[in-house]
Amino acid sequence: MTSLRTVTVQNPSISLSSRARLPSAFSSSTNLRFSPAAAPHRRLITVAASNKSAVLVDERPGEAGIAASNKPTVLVAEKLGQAGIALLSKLANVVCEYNLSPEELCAKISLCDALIVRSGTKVTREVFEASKGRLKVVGRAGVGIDNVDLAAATEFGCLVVNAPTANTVAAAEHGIALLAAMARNVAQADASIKAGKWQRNKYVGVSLVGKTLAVMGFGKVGSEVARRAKGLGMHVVAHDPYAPADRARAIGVDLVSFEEALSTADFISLHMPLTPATSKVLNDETFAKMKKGVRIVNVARGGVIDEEALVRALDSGIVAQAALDVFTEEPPPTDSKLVQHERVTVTPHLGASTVEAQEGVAIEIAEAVVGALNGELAATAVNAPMVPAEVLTELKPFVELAEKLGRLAVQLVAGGSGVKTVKVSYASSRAPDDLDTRLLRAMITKGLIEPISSVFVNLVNADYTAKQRGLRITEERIILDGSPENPLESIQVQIANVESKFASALSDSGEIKVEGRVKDGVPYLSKVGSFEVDVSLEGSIILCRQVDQPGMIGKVGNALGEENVNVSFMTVGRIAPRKQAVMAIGVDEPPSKQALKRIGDIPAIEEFVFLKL
Ligand SMILES: NC(=O)C1=CN([C@@H]2O[C@H](COP(=O)(O)OP(=O)(O)OC[C@H]3O[C@@H](n4cnc5c(N)ncnc54)[C@H](O)[C@@H]3O)[C@@H](O)[C@H]2O)C=CC1
Ligand SMILES: O=C(O)C(=O)COP(=O)(O)O
Repeated sequence: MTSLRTVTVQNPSISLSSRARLPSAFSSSTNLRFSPAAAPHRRLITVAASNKSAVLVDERPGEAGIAASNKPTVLVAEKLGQAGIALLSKLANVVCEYNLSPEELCAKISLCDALIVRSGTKVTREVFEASKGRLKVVGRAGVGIDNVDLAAATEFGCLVVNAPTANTVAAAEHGIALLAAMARNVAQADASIKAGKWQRNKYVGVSLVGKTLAVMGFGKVGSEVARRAKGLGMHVVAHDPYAPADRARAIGVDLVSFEEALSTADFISLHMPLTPATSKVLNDETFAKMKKGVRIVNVARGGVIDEEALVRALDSGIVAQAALDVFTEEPPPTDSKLVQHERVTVTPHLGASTVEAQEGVAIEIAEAVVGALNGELAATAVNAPMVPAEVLTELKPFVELAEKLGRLAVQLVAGGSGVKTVKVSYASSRAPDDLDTRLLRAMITKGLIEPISSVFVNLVNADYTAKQRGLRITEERIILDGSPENPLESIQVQIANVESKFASALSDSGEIKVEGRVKDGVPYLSKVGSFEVDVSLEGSIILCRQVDQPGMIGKVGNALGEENVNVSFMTVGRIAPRKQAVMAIGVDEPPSKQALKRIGDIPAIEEFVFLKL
């Protein structure tokens, strides 16, 4: 006997901008694909029947430089290493066009399935709008994604991937290069000697050994900078609200508060991303808390410093020197006081610009973009929940079931609209934290929304789209005793506060209720309202409520047969013999109005509904 326990999860929230990383075991072998749906050039994450890649079909007319072909088109808008171009070319029509104006980019983007940029291209909301839904993936060939409008990408269901690892060392080495060059006035002395001078007294520097370096942002680059600075004999502290203490301990770095970092540092090196929280984090107020004569290195983003405040801090002597690779506006204005300042050393955003890093980044981003175009969930996705490959493989049939249950449930709503409150119950023997339902929820959302609207829904935009439409989906876990081998026994979708066009789909408490399970890898409908059924979820379904009596199957079968509708299966679920029953009939093609009328005319049929899967 199966015993039931219930755990309710209200308002599940996942951050679509979560940057959680997949375990390295994430492989590209998943069968979850972007497949055609709302429009031929559109792909949704769904389950492909085979492993064949779901390549994109460009059915639009060509434009100069972007030829129409049946390969996906990838626009490479900034210089990318040759190895990356070669990888992309195996799958796609690759168009390299650099230095496009925002208008030119918008003009071309509706012909592109993917766009690859570095930090020099702003991928704005206008770009996503101009793509008219065709752009499915933006690849950022580097780490910082502050030049991509992630909210707009998510709204448009466009996946954003980056290349987070290949330029780490290059950026760290550049940070160390700037640190040493600044301390010893290398750039200024070089310019002076080239101007015919020999100023040995003017360019006396300061030593690094024994000085305190505060690393702000102890992520990949920050920790590599810290490691190298330790090697130079510096005392290194780090500030990072999210960094694990054991990582810092392993390198011999003290994690300290923001205030402590500012007040103790002789040198400050910035390595946090540019976000609303880090924007202008160094400003008049924070400069005032620093040790007089502090030296600052910025290889992160110009926007984390209030540049006007930095000029004031340099002039007042709080900041002795600064070395900057990045600027709020790139390139900075030629008359920028900061750039022209005698005690400021500058480079034109060269942190990632080594031969090695650029080859690595090109391969990393090309692999991510090719994977995304093939419909795989990218390991470096920035705006989609991460689901490891092994979980995807296991959930695959349930993903299909989830979408179909959503589709069935919404088609049972009278008028189709007004769906606001949906409860999903997952019955499983697994522990609650051993079942990742985000993908299932996204697919139920897709099933609920797509049949009644023109929007398309995928894993990227499912939660956003539900929220926009005021659709509240709560999830409930029903924990079964038994073997946790199968991830799920059943999924139940209930829609509350609506009328149904098929009254038998209502549960005793008045919600539309459908339940399904997976048998031999195939999704089945197992319950409608209070009626048990057993219907493979393929093709389309007619549900009829009838008075249980001999001959009904024959009558309905005849009506359909005479209208040339091929029946794939029929099952009957009944409350008791000769009482009410629900017959589920699978049909290969949609029946004509005439065929449906003939079913309705059978006297014992009390109600019926045709549902497309
Ligand atoms: N100049 C260049 O060419 C390059 C610049 N970068 C910049 O460096 C940044 C860091 O790159 P990675 O280390 O690879 O990224 P990462 O994601 O590994 O590390 C960023 C770290 O900053 C921390 N952080 C977030 N908010 C913070 C805050 N308010 N205060 C302190 N720390 C905070 C995070 O917890 C994380 O540990 C990138 O976002 C990018 O903007 C990266 C590569 C090259
Ligand atoms: O990876 C990053 O965040 C960088 O800043 C590197 O930028 P880039 O690709 O060299 O324009």
